[in-house]
Amino acid sequence: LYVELASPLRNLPGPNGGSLLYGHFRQLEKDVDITHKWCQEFGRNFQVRGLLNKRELFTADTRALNHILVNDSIYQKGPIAQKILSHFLGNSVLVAEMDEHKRMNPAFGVAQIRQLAEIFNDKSAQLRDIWLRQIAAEHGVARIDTYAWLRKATLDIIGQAGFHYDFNALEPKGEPNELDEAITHLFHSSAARRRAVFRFIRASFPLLSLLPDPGGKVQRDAHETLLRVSHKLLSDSKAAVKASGSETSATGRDLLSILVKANMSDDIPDHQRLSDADVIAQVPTFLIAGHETTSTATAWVLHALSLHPAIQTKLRGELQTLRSECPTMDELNSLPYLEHVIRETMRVYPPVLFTIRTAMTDDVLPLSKPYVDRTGKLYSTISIPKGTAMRIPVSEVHSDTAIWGDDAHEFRPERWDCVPEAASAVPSVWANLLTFLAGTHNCIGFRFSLFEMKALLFALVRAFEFEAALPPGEISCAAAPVRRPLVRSEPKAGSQLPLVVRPVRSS
Ligand code: HEM
Repeated sequence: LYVELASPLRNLPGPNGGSLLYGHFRQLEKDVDITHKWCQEFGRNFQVRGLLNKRELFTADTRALNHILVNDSIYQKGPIAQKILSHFLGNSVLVAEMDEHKRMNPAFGVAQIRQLAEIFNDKSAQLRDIWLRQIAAEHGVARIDTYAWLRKATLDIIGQAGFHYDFNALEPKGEPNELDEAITHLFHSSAARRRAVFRFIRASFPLLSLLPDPGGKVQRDAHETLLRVSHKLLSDSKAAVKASGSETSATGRDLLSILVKANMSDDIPDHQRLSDADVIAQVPTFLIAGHETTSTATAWVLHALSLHPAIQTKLRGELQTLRSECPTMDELNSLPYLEHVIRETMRVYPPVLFTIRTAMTDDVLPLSKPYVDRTGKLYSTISIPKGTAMRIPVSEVHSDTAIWGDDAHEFRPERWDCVPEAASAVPSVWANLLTFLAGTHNCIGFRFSLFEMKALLFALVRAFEFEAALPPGEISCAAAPVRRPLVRSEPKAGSQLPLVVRPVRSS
């Protein structure tokens, strides 16, 4: 009660209410536009209530965000998030607070990602051929749930490119895939999300740790499957690396093999060497971090193209200038309009809407613009007490008219011909956007993901025309954790993006 009454954040503006148990968590989870509405009402800095009605700071001030992301010893993912994640992921790069990128970098360098072209192109072509067959069977035009298919394609890609593993999601062979099922049980099902809320509450009250882990046998079985498959992948990878010895052998191109190879090398200092357990922890990490994010991002590109036929035609024209059927990373990167369409999609439809950091010590946040508190006083900084959680709102920064201009809400790839100067204040690792975050814990897979998206778009947009299948406004999205597309009138159907797809008509 004392902490609550004495909090320096108590006079910050913000929405009232919020339940004792959930705070504003449910509103934030259900209504993707709510933070935008609150930003309009309270400005760039306000307070919201998280789970257990804990006060959280929401800031879309770019100077404050820079401070948070640069000072990673103060602002961390927080003990509760770490406790929950490490339960399943062990010492994953997602959990560790030290600079794990140094130990992961061998797998994510430009040269390593460049070698994945064959996998990206083959899987993209496989998806294109499946759609061509479906369209032919439906006499020239089909309504396709593009999101469901992109999910399968990106699962196959991360399986192959991540650890030389076949999910066979695009063209299943026999039984459902056990690793896919285990990951779904542990992280993606609605039961998994309810369990995460329970674990959050349990981690907040040490006494509750006496309660058994929720989920019982199904969960334990899924965890065992995850560990068993990951161990097998590691031992296969070690054996293949030893057998081949060559850096460019087909078996050695996946992220896991590159990590294993780097680990076996004498050149690597001991403190940067990963243990077997560390390497195994990256299997579910790459799957969780790299699968749905990329399929969601690619689906939003197709959605945007379906709403903007002229942009779609212009992009197709550019893609058709490449002679190759299997473009390299450098060839795809040489296409400026493709890059601009992807940037604009990642600005308007960022797959990760927000992330959270917790202050590990007291601190003072600098602001680029002062704010007025509830009592009418003006402040140019915000005092942050230790333990405060804060939201880093990707979407709000991307739609800030003070940065992007009055047309910030429009989808206009041409804006990237001349990036507004104000955008240089956005902390970023790519394209003046927060899409892949910034600072020590930026997205290590961003090059992988961009190349993968480009290969998918190259195969699909050259082959097909995409039209909206539903009236404008019918496509909405889930707010957390990934902004997946939904059909407004079919909330129970889960994530989907139906589009009318037909082969490209020659003009
Ligand atoms: C469009 C696709 C993607 C988006 C939008 C995305 C976004 C992000 C964001 C916002 C973070 C920071 C999360 C936080 O610190 O709270 C992150 C971290 C991470 N991402 Fe991605 N990501 C994408 C694709 C990928 C891919 C393909 C991989 C791997 C193959 C990957 C691996 C990771 C990992 C390992 C981290 C943790 C890094 C760390 O904490 O140091 N991501 N990603």
